[in-house]
Amino acid sequence: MISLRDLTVRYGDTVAVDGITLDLEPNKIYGLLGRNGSGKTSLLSVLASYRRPCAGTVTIDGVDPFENAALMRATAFVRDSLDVTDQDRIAKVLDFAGRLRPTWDAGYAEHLADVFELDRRRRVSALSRGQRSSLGVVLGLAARAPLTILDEVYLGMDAGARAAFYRELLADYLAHPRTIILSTHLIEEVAGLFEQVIVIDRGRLLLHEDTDTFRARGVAVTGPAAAVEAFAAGRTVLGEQSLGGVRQVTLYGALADHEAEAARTAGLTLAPVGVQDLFVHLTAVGDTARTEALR
Ligand SMILES: Nc1ncnc2c1ncn2[C@@H]1O[C@H](COP(=O)(O)OP(=O)(O)OP(=O)(O)O)[C@@H](O)[C@H]1O
Repeated sequence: MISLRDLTVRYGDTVAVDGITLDLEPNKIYGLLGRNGSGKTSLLSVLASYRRPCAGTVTIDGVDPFENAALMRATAFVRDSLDVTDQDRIAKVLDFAGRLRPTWDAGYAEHLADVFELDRRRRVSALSRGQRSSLGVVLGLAARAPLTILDEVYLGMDAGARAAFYRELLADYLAHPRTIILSTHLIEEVAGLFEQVIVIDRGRLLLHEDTDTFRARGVAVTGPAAAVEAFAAGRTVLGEQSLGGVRQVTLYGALADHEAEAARTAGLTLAPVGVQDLFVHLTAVGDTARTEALR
């Protein structure tokens, strides 16, 4: 179990992580969602022992991971900068990763390098943006680390490479369950992988729950304008749009069975809201009042 208690990260006057308390059960895939600058990388850096919190604690199975060699070896943190030597060839980078990590699977690393068509003779400095990201995915997945943190690893990867990444991640996770935290802005693409969703906003925890529970927070109601408005009255409306006489509102809050039945009887259509749409609504740009109300 990973436990964060009142975790705070500051850079001078900037509060990047603002007193987050969170428990992560082992062997699940977590989606960490937050708008730009919301504190995701800062939070993940502390989790991976790359940075000490300014206040609060992190423990992994009751132990502080900071400068704990065994726990650090058991954590793979892949981020934009990759933390490899640019002049090294891919073969050397993979070899080095294997020496560092007891759980490294060299055969799987070779398989992944083939999947992403990485030429082991190329130097890291010669890789394109997408190829660098693919190398990050190889390092992150072949590490088979009990705690695997992938912080926006897809940057520059084309749609085919990203699809291969999601496929490989899911297959390897099913064969070798471990705790995986994915931070991403391509939410809808990856949402199918998340078992739990963590949303942070301006450094604070907005919510942490099962993805199914999260999805049930929103419902899109479509139908004749008057009927939709009558149904939406008194509920929290996250968004609305109209086309001719047809109106659609996105409502916040799960509907009870009898409410859903009443909506259908009134000629309304109910549809789930995508994780990304819900996230966008919940963390609406410039709408501090809304996110505060949801805390
Ligand atoms: N090294 C640093 N020095 C000063 N401020 C920093 C530093 N790193 C991050 N910040 C600030 O801390 C806040 C959180 O940044 P962080 O990178 O953790 O957010 P993020 O959610 O990962 O953002 P993004 O989605 O844009 O990558 C931002 O206001 C950012 O400007």
